[in-house]
Amino acid sequence: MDPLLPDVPPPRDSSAIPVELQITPDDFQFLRIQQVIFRHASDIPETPPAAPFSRTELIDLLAQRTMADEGCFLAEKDYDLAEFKIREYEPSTKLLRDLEKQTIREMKLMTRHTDKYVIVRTVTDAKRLSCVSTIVEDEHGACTQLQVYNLPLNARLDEILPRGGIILLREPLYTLSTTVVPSFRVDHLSDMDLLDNDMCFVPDKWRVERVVMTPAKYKDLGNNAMSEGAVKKAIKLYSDGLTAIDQAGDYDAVTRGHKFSLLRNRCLAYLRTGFYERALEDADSALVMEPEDEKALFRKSKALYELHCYGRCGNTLQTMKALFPENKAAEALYQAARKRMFEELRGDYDWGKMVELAKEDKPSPFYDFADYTGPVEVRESPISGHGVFTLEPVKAGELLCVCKAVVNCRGKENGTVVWVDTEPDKMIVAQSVGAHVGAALMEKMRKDSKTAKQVMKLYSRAGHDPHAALPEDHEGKPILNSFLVKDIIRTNSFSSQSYYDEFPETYATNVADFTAVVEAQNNITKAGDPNCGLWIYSSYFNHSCVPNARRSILGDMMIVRAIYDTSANTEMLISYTDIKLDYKSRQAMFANSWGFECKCALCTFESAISGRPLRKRITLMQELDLANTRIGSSRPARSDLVTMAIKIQQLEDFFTIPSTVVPRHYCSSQLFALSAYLDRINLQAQSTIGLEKALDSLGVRFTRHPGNGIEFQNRGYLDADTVRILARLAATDAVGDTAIADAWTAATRVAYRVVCGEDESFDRTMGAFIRLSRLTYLALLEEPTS
Ligand SMILES: C[S@@+](CC[C@H](N)C(=O)[O-])C[C@H]1O[C@@H](n2cnc3c(N)ncnc32)[C@H](O)[C@@H]1O
Repeated sequence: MDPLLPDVPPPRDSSAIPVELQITPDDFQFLRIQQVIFRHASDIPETPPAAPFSRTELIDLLAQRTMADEGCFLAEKDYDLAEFKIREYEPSTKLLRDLEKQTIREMKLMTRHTDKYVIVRTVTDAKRLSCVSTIVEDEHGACTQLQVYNLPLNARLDEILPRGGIILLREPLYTLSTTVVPSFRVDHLSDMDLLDNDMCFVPDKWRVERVVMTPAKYKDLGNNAMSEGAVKKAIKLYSDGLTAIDQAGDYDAVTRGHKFSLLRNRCLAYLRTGFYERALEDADSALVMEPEDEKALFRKSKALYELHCYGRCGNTLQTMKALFPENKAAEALYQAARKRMFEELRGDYDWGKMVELAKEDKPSPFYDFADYTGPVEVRESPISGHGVFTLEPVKAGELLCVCKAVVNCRGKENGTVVWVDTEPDKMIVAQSVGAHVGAALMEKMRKDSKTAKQVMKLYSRAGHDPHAALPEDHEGKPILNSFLVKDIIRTNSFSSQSYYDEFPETYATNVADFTAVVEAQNNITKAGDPNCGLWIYSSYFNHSCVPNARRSILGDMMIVRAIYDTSANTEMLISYTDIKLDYKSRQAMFANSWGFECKCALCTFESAISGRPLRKRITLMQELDLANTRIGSSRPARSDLVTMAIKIQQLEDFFTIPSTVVPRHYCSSQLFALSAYLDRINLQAQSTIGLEKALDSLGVRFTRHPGNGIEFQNRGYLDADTVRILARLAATDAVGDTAIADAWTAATRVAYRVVCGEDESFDRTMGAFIRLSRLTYLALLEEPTS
């Protein structure tokens, strides 16, 4: 997960990578207990302690427990979640009839009770700390704790674990909690069911008589529940009504009418809870009975829209518009579906709107945009597993894909997590963002089987079979292995900010000294918590430190564009990390977080430099960094600049590969700085040469045609540095030759599009900055030199 301390703003688009923590001696003691619990199971008695906690003690312990007790305060920082690595286990997939009933007294500690089930009743309200805990009893009065992991933050605990609720636990894991209380531990939510208290296998002493009601009564009670916002309860009542009708067999016209209403109303309830596939099924069943019903048609369209089936949604709405031309909601949804189809088919987005939403840091539902896949497809990759390949030649800046996040947790929903891996001889304690992404994703997957299947096809370090069929529970919901889903997230998630201002200097009013402007941007605090999310299509891109594609984030949307003009059948590679990090740091990150060694052209080149040449290279870089610090905002001496130029050239000489193949980012940034210093001492012609050389280091090759613009033989590597260099040339090069200035501006726009994901904002940001810089530059040229 993310390499960020919680109080450090994240670099844009950094993938989620954990950072190891320095823990205090107290923390260490706490973690030793976990080590005993999770790894040295043989040290723990097999049965609960001789004097197990009484019901009152269990209730008191839970009431008093804090987040810190559960490990959420480590290394003097508070976390939203503590995850202790435990031995992974599979979710139960067996039928209940194949399992044997057991009681709490029969439970063995540190044991998964395969082929068994228990039925318990909660005796307290559920409490959420690092996980959700409650105290339960069995029919014989024995008490213990129940801990449920991976419940999403928005879960209604009073509906999932209500006080007095009867719970069935399949193949339960009985273990010690992090606070050393004997507990049932549920990691896979399908291992736990809340039972109706009139079900046949509820213990006699808890079972109540089934109350048989009329379909009309079920419907009325369901409608009441809906109006009180108890949607889950409403779904249950509508479903019971439908079951009662089906069990009664033949029905008359009145009952038929009730069946229709129950289906149509349950469809609405499913829409409200995000079970869109089920909503669609109910709408379709209702429409078989009444093909021209206005509400059923609209609900079907809504379900199709939410399932991103925009074509079918549009068709249903066309039928509806013909039947009910006055229905304004249908017209609005039809127009929205049309827009989504254009986005899906042509990549035709309202980028301005996307930028505005992202700047306002709107939550997920506001990003109502479709996915787009450009001239690329997923194929087997010679690098690793699958990758994304071009189907035809693509141009630099061309859109490869736009993906909406499956989940994208923001702020508190995202949260920081401390990961503790208490292996016997090592203790890894790491922190990152994305505490609740796993739970949010699993909730989405349980509701939407298409998403569940797409996620399970992604790569995991566990090496699961992506083609294996996903098992389903008795309600048809997918059975998810929470450990595997979290592994998939760790390998494929990205962290970002909703909006990240790449070029804050464009808001500067004084653009005379361009190094000062560039430096000013470093002082602008990038506000906002990092987000952490999962995007399906983007997850198929493999990594390179010399990427030919780049991702950007606008709110919930991930945009990937080509960096270079690229031929057909080329694998498009993005960078998983900051490619300006040194070789060793990059490789350590790849090894720890993704489990691979990068063998791209840059890594191959850098891995070959060692010994004296490596030391010389590092010394040169350190000397150049020092020179920059010394010059700062002062007027540099010419001799200093000559020395700088020589050192940059010496660094360039290390490269045996042309910059068109491996861009020289460090050299380019030094040349950019040098050119600014030359500008500062009024050596404008030399400054322009510096900018040209800075471009050359990024692989840009061009020829000027005075009066006719610029011919680019190679557009080079396009990133934020390229944008800045091109923008400076657009403002200062070939004064009076508008064709050349316009060509530089057009090239800046392409690079800006790659970096920001869009260029609709260009004219009012970087474009305006170029125009202002040009005016300032002309004014400076006209000033008599002192
Ligand atoms: C986000 S997935 C990329 C898609 C993946 N190749 C697939 O088959 O779905 C990340 C994983 O791909 C592999 N990978 C990505 N870039 C790689 C590279 N340059 N060299 C080796 N393996 C790489 C690693 O196993 C990494 O954990």
